[in-house]
Amino acid sequence: MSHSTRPLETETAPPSRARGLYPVTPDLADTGLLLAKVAQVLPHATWLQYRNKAADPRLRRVQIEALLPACRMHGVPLIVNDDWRLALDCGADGAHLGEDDGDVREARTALGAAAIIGASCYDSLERARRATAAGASYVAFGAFFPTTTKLTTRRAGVALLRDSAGLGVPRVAIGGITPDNASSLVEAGADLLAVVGGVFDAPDSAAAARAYLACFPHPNPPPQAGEGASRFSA
Ligand SMILES: Cc1ncc(COP(=O)(O)OP(=O)(O)O)c(N)n1
Ligand SMILES: Cc1nc(C(=O)O)sc1CCOP(=O)(O)O
Ligand SMILES: [Mg+2]
Repeated sequence: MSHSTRPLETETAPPSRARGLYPVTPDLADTGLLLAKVAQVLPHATWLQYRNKAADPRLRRVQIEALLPACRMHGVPLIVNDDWRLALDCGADGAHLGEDDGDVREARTALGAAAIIGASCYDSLERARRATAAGASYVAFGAFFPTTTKLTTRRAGVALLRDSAGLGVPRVAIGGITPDNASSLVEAGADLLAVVGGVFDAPDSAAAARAYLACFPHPNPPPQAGEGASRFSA
């Protein structure tokens, strides 16, 4: 049986205090394979984003409905990329919106106060301020490093993470993040690391997920009396 290695405070914490690993799914047509890969990382994930840029609307719905029970079992919120209406229809926990994906305020009104709504802010602190004011639960900056997962045109730097400390919502870093370069982002203030390839292309996705979590200082408190040490070990 696998044990959660998530930073403990995220297991019950509201989105405003979330931190840890935020895996983002790869473009897989095979729903069984997607589920098998996701199952490896859920014990280590704070949130999961369903992102499949190659799927049609029908397959997206099928895949979200397949992922939801697994996410529920692990207590991991499922956030749908691009489409807050699909998230609402499927009963997912939130939506991630980029610059072409609609209005954060409208999504908040439709999904309600408890939904996790993320906004892509690329390299822009001003965009992050506007998204937060419109009701975003978190903001995402990127791409921090070169990536082959997506054609990116903007590059974020660690100064943006430092400068955005006062926003009052978690800051997600994305783009080419590996266990080797992640520490610099966490040290600069990234609360969550959003990762596609570094997790899902790894030969052992669970081990890769643990390697990301090791970049967070004090990821878990020491074991309490009567609790197995393995629950807390990365
Ligand atoms: C956590 C997170 N950050 C950024 C993105 C990118 O969103 P967007 O710019 O809309 O690009 P696509 O992912 O839709 O290609 C994201 N999905 N998740
Ligand atoms: C989906 C996405 N958005 C980005 C942004 O900069 O907004 S970079 C990116 C791809 C992230 O994949 P990987 O972890 O494999 O680099
Ligand atoms: Mg998008």
